[in-house]
Amino acid sequence: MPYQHVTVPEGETIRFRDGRLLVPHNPVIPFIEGDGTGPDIWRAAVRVLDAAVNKAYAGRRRIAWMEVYAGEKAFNMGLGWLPAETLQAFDAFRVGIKGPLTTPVGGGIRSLNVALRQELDLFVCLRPVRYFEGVPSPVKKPRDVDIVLFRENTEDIYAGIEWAAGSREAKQVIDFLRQRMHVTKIPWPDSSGIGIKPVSREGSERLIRAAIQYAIDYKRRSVTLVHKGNIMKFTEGAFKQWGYELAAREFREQVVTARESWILAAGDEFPDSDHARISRMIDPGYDMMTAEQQKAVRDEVAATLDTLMETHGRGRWRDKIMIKDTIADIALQQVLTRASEFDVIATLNLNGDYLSDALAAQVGGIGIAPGANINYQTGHAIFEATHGTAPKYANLDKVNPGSMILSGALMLEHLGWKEAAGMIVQALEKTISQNRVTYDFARLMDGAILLKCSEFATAMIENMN
Ligand SMILES: NC(=O)C1=CN([C@@H]2O[C@H](COP(=O)(O)OP(=O)(O)OC[C@H]3O[C@@H](n4cnc5c(N)ncnc54)[C@H](OP(=O)(O)O)[C@@H]3O)[C@@H](O)[C@H]2O)C=CC1
Ligand SMILES: O=C(O)CCC(=O)C(=O)O
Ligand SMILES: [Mg+2]
Repeated sequence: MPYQHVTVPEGETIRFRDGRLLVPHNPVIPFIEGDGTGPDIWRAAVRVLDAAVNKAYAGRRRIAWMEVYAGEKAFNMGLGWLPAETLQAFDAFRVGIKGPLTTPVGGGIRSLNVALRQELDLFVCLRPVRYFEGVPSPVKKPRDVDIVLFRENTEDIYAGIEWAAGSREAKQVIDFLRQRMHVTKIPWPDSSGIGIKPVSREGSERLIRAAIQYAIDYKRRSVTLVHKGNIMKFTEGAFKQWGYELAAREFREQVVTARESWILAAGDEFPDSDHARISRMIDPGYDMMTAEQQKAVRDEVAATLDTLMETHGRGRWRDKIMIKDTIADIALQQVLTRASEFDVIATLNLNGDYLSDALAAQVGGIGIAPGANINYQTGHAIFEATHGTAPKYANLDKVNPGSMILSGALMLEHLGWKEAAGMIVQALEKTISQNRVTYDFARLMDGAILLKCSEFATAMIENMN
């Protein structure tokens, strides 16, 4: 289908074969400028990306940018909020980038950002959070933060299945729950809005599989499943359970779970111990358990020693990727107080949204937090900053373009253009080390040289070598 409002530039299409992207020297890459501060940061970022690609490959590679429309710009052009041809372009050209888009609170349109992820089935929201030298941080050990967040991107409460209090639909669902499902715990049925949280085995598994594969590919130490499974047993609790099962089923050689590691460590240290003794060591409440529960723990110990001693015993479990889990509320504290214990995190949509902004604060804030939405099965990806439109700063040429620029660097990495990506990270660190920063960093630093958004991009380009 030809495009009506999009001009396709001269360039070639990125393709995907046998699980790999085939990237030409002049790929066409669709971009959405974004709302609010989107145009400011996009203008700055695109200069940095072009400069890095040009410099890294001496002009032999070049991105053919193709503007596609969404949000306020599309609406003002009379195209609606998310034109079909925008989705078509991201689908056809496979890899794209976007600025933030506004979502009204409490009514109006649903999130276009979420819609793009769902429509294109970009099931991983990848948000790496690491410290860059010189960045002001509110914590004592920001260097301990090197966490790669895998956030499920297509289900959970973000599926948008909700009805307003007092609506006919909310009433129907509440009546169904009370009359047919015998639910008694809706204290104010007449004034309750209703939201539904779907979490599937398939959706959880593909996210967790991608996180573990990433940990293997990038030689990371652990994958932590963050969930609120103590309260939401059949959604968040199931996510955890499916994660452990998947790890053992598909990655047995490469992983060890936290519990297995305790059993193997005990088995290594006390090879002649009986299973009850090891059970007491790994489960301090063992003596208070029922006979049936005790037997289950002893069986687990026996099975782990039987099946894993050969491959994972005698300390070999230490070289495996540790699969562990943490409940979401304490995870939010521990990423602050014990950041070095977290490496790759896999979590559901809402937890991941909260965690990514909280983590960003430790390494300088949301102005420098990149992200990507990826379908690893098809190679489709849209890169975007973690932050939103920051509308109060729109058109002031003020905000930090760092998140957008680093999202672009992530995109270059995804394309395999690692030299250009590396050049961007190095230029960012050099610029910050010269105390040349935008307002968000300047207000936390002594002796900062305050730069506008566009000036920060120019400084980065000067610092590229
Ligand atoms: N993926 C997306 O497109 C996203 C879109 N949104 C949407 O954005 C809109 C605004 O959301 P809001 O909750 O205000 O969150 P924002 O992330 O837009 O802004 C919150 C605050 O974060 C700081 N900030 C944001 N971007 C930057 C930057 N580039 N440089 C420096 N500081 C920055 C500013 O802090 P300070 O005031 O301290 O200077 C700003 O006031 C909403 O409609 C929301 O739905 C939100 C998140 C993601
Ligand atoms: O879509 C939105 O408006 C907000 C999304 C968001 O906060 C996020 O993806 O981090
Ligand atoms: Mg968010």
